[in-house]
Amino acid sequence: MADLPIALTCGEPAGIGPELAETAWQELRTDGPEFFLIGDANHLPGNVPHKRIDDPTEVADIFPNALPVLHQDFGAPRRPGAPDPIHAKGVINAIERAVFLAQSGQAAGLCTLPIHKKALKDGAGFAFPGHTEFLGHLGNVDHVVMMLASPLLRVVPVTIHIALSDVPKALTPDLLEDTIRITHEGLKRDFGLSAPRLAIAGLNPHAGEGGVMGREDMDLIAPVLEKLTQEGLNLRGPLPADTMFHARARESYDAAICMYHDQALIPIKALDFDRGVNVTLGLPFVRTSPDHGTAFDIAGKGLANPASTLEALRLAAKMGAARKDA
Ligand SMILES: NC(=O)c1ccc[n+]([C@@H]2O[C@H](COP(=O)([O-])OP(=O)(O)OC[C@H]3O[C@@H](n4cnc5c(N)ncnc54)[C@H](O)[C@@H]3O)[C@@H](O)[C@H]2O)c1
Ligand SMILES: N[C@H](C(=O)O)[C@H](O)COP(=O)(O)O
Repeated sequence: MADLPIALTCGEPAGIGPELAETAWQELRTDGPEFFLIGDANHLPGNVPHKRIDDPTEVADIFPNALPVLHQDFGAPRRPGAPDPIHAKGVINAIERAVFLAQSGQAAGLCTLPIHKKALKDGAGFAFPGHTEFLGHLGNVDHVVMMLASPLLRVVPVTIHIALSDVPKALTPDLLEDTIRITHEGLKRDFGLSAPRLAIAGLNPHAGEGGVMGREDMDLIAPVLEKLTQEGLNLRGPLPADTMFHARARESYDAAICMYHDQALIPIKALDFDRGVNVTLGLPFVRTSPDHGTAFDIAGKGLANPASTLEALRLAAKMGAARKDA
């Protein structure tokens, strides 16, 4: 059976999503992976041929010649750089439809173009801080894990979209343990690593330096690592975060588990912004995304680099194929 196409959700219409859908199709039309956009063809800049579809089964015939579009209504035109809360329901609905298509075996998985969380909250009372948490809800999963992956580095934030001041109290042994287990399983299942090596960052400067600069490293992180190491997981830490991302250090692990959003995302976006892919681990379906946001400052100007979106589509196809064969 031929591989199923990937559902690409349009994300925030005022951002660079629509133009990325077009450039991604131009790049992939001959060699794939095949995908279809869930969005409004009227929001496309109009530089490439596109064709409306009713069903993902039509994608294979259309893809070499036109970008297939499964229509999503947004109720208003797009103004690049100016998010409109009126689009919020359409943005959310596109994600819900992609999940349905992946879960019902009509799509290999989903690749999501960036959303603007505030517009979704203002326009539709969106109660989730990002795709990751929303997809966990749609997939009926209590705990999902955000991983950003590039050929140079993989990182996982244990706490995700919360204020920095809330991190210490959100960081619990259970959360850390679950995150490590889900990451370990995800690297085996989706990245083909039979015995993943994980490096775990401390929370505090110098990983607390023996309690002189904070105690979470020794009181909370170390005991969890000890327990999981005894079970046979290959873990190292808590490590001082400032010295675990240089080139030689990165050779010693397959993924870095970090305690908060920016501890994880700054190193990967600094090292490899163009090739980073955001993957959600622990879901019953495949989800990837480019690592960047809506880039309102360049939306509609033809400046958006499609590399991360291309990597995200390729990784979704690879993960979908691996899960099909498992
Ligand atoms: N997956 C997602 O849905 C996702 C991911 C990250 C950020 N966001 C959202 O995006 C919005 C803007 O976030 P931000 O400004 O922090 O980050 P951003 O990634 O949108 O932009 C940061 C800088 O990088 C540039 N840039 C981003 N993508 C680019 C590309 N493909 N090609 C060329 N230049 C690119 C932008 O022009 C900007 O100068 C926020 O609402 C944020 O929540 C969404
Ligand atoms: N935290 C992500 C980043 O900064 O790249 C981003 O906000 C995307 O998160 P979701 O995939 O949960 O929307």
